[in-house]
Amino acid sequence: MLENNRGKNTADLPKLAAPSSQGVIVRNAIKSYGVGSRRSTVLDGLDMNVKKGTIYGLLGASGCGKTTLLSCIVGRRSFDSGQVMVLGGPPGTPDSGIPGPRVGYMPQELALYGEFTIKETLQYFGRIYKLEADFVDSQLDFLSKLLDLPPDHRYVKTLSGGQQRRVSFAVALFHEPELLILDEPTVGVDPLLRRSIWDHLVQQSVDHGRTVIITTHYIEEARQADAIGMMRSGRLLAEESPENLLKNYGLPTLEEVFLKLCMGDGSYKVKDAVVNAPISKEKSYTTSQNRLGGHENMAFNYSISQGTVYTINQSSSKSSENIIQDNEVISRRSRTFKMTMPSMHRSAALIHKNFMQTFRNIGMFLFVFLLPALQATIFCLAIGRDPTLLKMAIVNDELDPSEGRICNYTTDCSYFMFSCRYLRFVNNDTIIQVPYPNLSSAIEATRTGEVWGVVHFGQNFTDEIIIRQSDGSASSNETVIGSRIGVTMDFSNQQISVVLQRRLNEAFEDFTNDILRACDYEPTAGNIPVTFLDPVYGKKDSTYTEFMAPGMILTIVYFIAVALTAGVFISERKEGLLDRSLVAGVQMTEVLLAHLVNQFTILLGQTALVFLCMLAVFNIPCEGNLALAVFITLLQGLCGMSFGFLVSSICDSEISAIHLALGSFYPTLLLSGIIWPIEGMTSTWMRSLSYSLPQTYAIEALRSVFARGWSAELPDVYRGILISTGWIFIMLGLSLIVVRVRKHTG
Ligand SMILES: Nc1ncnc2c1ncn2[C@@H]1O[C@H](COP(=O)(O)OP(=O)(O)OP(=O)(O)O)[C@@H](O)[C@H]1O
Repeated sequence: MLENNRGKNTADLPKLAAPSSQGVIVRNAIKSYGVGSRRSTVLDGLDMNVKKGTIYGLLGASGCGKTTLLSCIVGRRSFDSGQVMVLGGPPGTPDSGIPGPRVGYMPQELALYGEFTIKETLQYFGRIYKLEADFVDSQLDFLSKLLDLPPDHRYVKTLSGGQQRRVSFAVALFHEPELLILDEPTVGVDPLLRRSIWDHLVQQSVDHGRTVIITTHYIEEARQADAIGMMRSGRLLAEESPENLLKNYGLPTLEEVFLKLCMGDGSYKVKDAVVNAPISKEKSYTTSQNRLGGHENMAFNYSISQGTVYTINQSSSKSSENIIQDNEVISRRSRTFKMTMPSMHRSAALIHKNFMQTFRNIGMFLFVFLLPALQATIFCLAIGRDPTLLKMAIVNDELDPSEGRICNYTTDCSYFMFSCRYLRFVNNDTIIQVPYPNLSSAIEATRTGEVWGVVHFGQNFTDEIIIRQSDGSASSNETVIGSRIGVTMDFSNQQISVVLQRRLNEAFEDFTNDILRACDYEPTAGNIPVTFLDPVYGKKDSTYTEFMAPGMILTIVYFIAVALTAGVFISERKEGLLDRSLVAGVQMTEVLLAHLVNQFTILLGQTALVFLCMLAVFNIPCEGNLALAVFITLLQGLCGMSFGFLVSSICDSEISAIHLALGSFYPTLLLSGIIWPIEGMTSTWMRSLSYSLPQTYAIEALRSVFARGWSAELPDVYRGILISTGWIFIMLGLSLIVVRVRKHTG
């Protein structure tokens, strides 16, 4: 019976087994995967007893839930309900020391980093466990011989499947843990080696009192185990020593015993099968406690940090045994949510590993490192410059066809061939003038895309301009039409037409200034009265490149950071390295911290190159404090990293991470005011949406530093800094929550 003796003194309770003498005990474990109609129960009220210092063989058909059970024992997953005690405490509590160095875990998947050598792999885990380098080296020598490992300079990715599994096995063994949890360690291993592995395990349990839980498909090799749990459909059909199993069933092999148990499951009750009489399904297995030196009515009690004390009495019925109150299950779960301070040595080990990973593939590293500067260069070269060499048809009816349409003009104060004098000021870099004999052929050329438009002068253009000037507001419509420079354009390309309009207007202003100056008038007297004086901030002729530059810098840095981090958890999870590291005692906060340090170091270099490129090479002006601009950019880089972490914690595959990261790219680009001012968004909700994005305020802040030279005391700037910082914490926090929730939902 399990009693909740919360608040009682443990000394008052009978102690039949001290917590430290316990190996692993599982009670009424229930675990399901999926939701709704897809929900399937994998562990169905499973009980398990593993005595300390013994080998426990967990046998069962593929898919019966062995791996699930082991992952709950090592604390990587949680049962939906039920209890587990490992080395005297529930996993995840200081009592059990699990996850941590007390356990050696060999998962079914490789769970090693392919780019590491065998030696580097062991050294990595050595650093995690804070082991002396000499000890790691001596263990490597010993295990290399025991497991017949290839030379330790070989990369894991170049090893055969069997060799990789042996390295994985060595990683589980080398720090000499109290509890070894081995998920099919002998797969792909030849019989001789399999035998020496088993001999080693027996020696570990007999000589050193180590506890081993091992799953295997080679049922007969489990004969060397002290106890065997035969598992089917999420329950143990039998839990007994191999000798007793063979004796009780009167069969020569464990395989046959297992077959018989399976065939009898549901129709025969296992215990009855043993004693040849039917019993109830709930108690359809025998326990091995007697053989393992335990007590038939074994009870164990343990205290948890909050002072709750339980007593479990195994002789009681399962239903009473599992009266562990929901609130206790919840309290245990909440304990695993507890944040602890990152450890220095584990963080250092992870940072070391990340840097090794980063620099191992130097070609790829250089590409990623230089990519932001490359993008910045492409941006500066491709965006924001005025289009050049645009063809415009010129139809000048002022020219005399009989004189070969030669365009002569004067530069003095003479009223002669104004059309030609005007065309002199049309910028040749922007506009290529293509003479056409008449308006209709020029318009046809515009229609067919040969030219962007037509500039037309009437036959009496100069005369009509003079009349218009002298008549002023009394000018006739005929004079107005005759004195105009008629421009018929292809307006289909907004940017090109804006440039053409601007250039043609500027040319007219230059033309009038020129004549007025030649005639000793005030040159600007002919300009329109609206006059733009010296700007408070910025330049009158600032380019679109300069407008976009702050947004581009932040976008480049933000998204390169997203790209760098969006896959980190996924690849670590895929390789299984993350799981293995977590079982070794690494915490998610440490994993996150190590990646942050790693990526942030790279980000520092990338940001420096982007600024160098934009400011020094392409002369984008930065009026404000450069350090402040760099600081805002780095914050956005961190923001991108945090978003990347969130993506990689949410997604299961690289493909879905890419979809999510790419999916966020355009909305961010379009809504954050990078390409177009937010003031151009007419709807209020659109603006609110824009300001709710992580980049919008930061871009405004950087633009203010760049163009206005503002400092961090001004709201536009400090708002950007504060909001970026807030986003970093929100996204990092969410990543940790998602990782932990995923762990609990399996
Ligand atoms: N994350 C998951 N989500 C949904 N179903 C899962 C998940 N992990 C395992 N399962 C399912 O749970 C069942 C038990 O899986 P588990 O890996 O525990 O079996 P196993 O006994 O270790 O099998 P094997 O011997 O083949 O490794 C299987 O049907 C499996 O498909």
